[in-house]
Amino acid sequence: MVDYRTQGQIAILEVNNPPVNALSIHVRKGLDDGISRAVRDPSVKAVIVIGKGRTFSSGADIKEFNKPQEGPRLTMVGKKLEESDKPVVAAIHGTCLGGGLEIALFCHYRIAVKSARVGFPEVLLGILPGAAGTQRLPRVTDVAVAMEMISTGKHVPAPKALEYGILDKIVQGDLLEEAVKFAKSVMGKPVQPCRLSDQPVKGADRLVQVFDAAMRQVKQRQRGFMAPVVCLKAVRSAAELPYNEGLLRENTLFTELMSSSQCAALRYAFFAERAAQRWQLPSGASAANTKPVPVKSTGVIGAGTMGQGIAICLLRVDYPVILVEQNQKLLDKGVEMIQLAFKDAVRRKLMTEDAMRHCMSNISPTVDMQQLANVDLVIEAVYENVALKQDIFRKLDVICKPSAVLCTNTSTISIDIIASATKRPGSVVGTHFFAPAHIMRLLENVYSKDTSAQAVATVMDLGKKIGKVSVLVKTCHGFVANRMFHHQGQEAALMLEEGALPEHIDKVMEDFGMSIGPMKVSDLSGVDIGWRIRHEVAKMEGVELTSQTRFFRGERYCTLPDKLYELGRLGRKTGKGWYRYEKPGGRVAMVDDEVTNLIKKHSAEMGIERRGISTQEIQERILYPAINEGFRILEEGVAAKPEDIDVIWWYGFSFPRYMGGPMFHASQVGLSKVYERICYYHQNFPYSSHWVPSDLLRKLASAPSPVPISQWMSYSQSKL
Ligand SMILES: CC/C=C\C/C=C/C(=O)SCCNC(=O)CCNC(=O)[C@H](O)C(C)(C)COP(=O)(O)OP(=O)(O)OC[C@H]1O[C@@H](n2cnc3c(N)ncnc32)[C@H](O)[C@@H]1OP(=O)(O)O
Repeated sequence: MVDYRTQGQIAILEVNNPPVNALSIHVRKGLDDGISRAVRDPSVKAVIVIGKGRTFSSGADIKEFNKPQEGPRLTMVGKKLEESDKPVVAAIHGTCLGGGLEIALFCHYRIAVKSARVGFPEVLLGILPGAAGTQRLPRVTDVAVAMEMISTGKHVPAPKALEYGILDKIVQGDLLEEAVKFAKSVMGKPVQPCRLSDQPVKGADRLVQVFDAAMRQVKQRQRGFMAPVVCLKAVRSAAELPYNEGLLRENTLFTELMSSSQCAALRYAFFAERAAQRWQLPSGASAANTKPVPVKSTGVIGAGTMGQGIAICLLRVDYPVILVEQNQKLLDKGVEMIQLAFKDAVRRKLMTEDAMRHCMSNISPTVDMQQLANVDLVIEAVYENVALKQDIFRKLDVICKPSAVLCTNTSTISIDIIASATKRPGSVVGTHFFAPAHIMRLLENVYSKDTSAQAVATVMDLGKKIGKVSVLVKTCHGFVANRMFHHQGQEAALMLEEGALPEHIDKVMEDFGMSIGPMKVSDLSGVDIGWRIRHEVAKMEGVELTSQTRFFRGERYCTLPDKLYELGRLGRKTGKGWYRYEKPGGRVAMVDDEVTNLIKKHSAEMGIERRGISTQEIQERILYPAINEGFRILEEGVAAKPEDIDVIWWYGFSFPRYMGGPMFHASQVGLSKVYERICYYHQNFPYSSHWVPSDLLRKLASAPSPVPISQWMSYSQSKL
């Protein structure tokens, strides 16, 4: 785990714990033994700590977090490194994160290659750098920088870290050779000035202003999230207390965070996100055994909002894009909007002018679909209409080369239906982007009964390349995201006609932790989207939805969203939806009397006596139908595991990661309690099928003892 060797008068401690040199018990032990041996050996005059493989160290081993601490603690190992009278040099490449950076800060010197990154991402796991990081970072760099780094978890590139004083030197060429040269240059020099524990905190005279400003920012940007607040308090204590007392304070705060439910949720999230990448099809084909089709050229059909966003995603990572629209006017508009989005990115310094020009030169706009003949992958992004999409896929089947992967950005229509328009259903796959497509991180990839493993591998790989978090699901109407979200929308509308107002529902859900409430989400995505989907489904079933409709498909139906649509209140884009906005496309949601009156009038017309709806009821009626649907989705194999559903909710709907996602939240509340409340609502609202409790939920809720979320699927199979 730590290889010890000497090169002349230098001892080299090489951490060797693939894949990312996590500081597991054997690594801590190896470092502890290594430094003792180097100190004891009179022939050794300097020590180098370096990482083998792709990285210096990714920090403490997160898998050990739930277990009792064994072996030497990181702070004890660090103390030994610092107390050595022989200079200790950390030689950094790859990432130097968390406990890894703490080890480096215990060393007397830090050198790195230019591509290295350092950081304290602990906050993203709901904890703080608890091996003296909060006490030592503000002793090597300004306290404001330390507060920013520790409370955001951002990685800092080596050149910036050099500027901050975290690194002593950036080296070129072979890292070990450079480290040896560096160690020789400091050999024999006193190490005392390099022991951070003896240094004062930098910028301590500005502590109060810096702390107040950082705290304001954290509370505004990360509402409800404990760890950043506690991180700031810990760094503050570095400036207020002597080093050893600061360490004790850090330890107290660390222990508090480590035992919190937010930390448990974030640890779960860390592994869930990685597990989602390990996709597997029922055939057994998987990420591990399937190669993607090489993609060099792409096509996007539809230059509307979604098509523009998708094209931007592809252009940003250097894919040439053939952008197809049905007429020149729409095409020109689409290209203009793409250009505007890039200009905005330049203005916000997210890209250079040159990069923008390069991206724009990679678009080939056309109204001729035949131009797609040679693309490797095409994404259809026209509006949600079965006949239109089938028509496009029929044409693609004729036009595209046999190896092309044919993707559809449908958000609800079953991929089986779209693929059936082609003679190559194996090449057809869903790539469901979330609006705005160039900003939202989620890519819900959807396989049909015929989709080939290679097509799946290709879109999962594409997701990674364009910087998305991809989750693979099986086709059905609405897939995972919209199928679950749909019930929230339905239940929210029903609560509106019973007595709630949009701002009440949003406030409750925002207080719960959602970054924006469901009514604001509806305004953001567009009131017309839901309208189109509902009416498309009704049309397919030969039903006409009118303002008098009270039941649809045997279910209680609320016409309020349709009434909003008919008023042209389509959401943010029209400056009016469930709220009023300062302008079309505006962001500031204001309560609108017109909506309040519309809702009250609607209740009266329906003969419903409005009542006060409690916070608990709003929360449960928004969350539990989605959770119940999540269990059905698992039952049907639409999602392979609960973790996949939760990943979809963080990245698709900004569900607070520190609450773990709806399925994790259910596991925390207790499945028997969730089940009991769903049964209660089912009794009270018998005409809403989303309250019919899922079988899987019932089974898990009646288990003799709570089944951990990681075992839900195996437990349910064992009970079949
Ligand atoms: C007792 C505590 C005392 C002191 C406080 C110190 C606390 C800490 O140090 S907490 C840990 C802080 N570090 C992190 O949060 C870093 C987490 N890792 C990452 O951000 C990334 O993994 C990476 C940037 C280091 C590499 O990214 P990438 O190249 O994309 O690889 P993966 O993310 O897929 O990771 C590969 C593989 O390694 C596992 N892994 C990564 N980091 C850790 C870790 N710190 N502990 C345990 N395992 C880790 C990751 O799960 C992947 O494994 P699988 O392929 O099996 O999923």
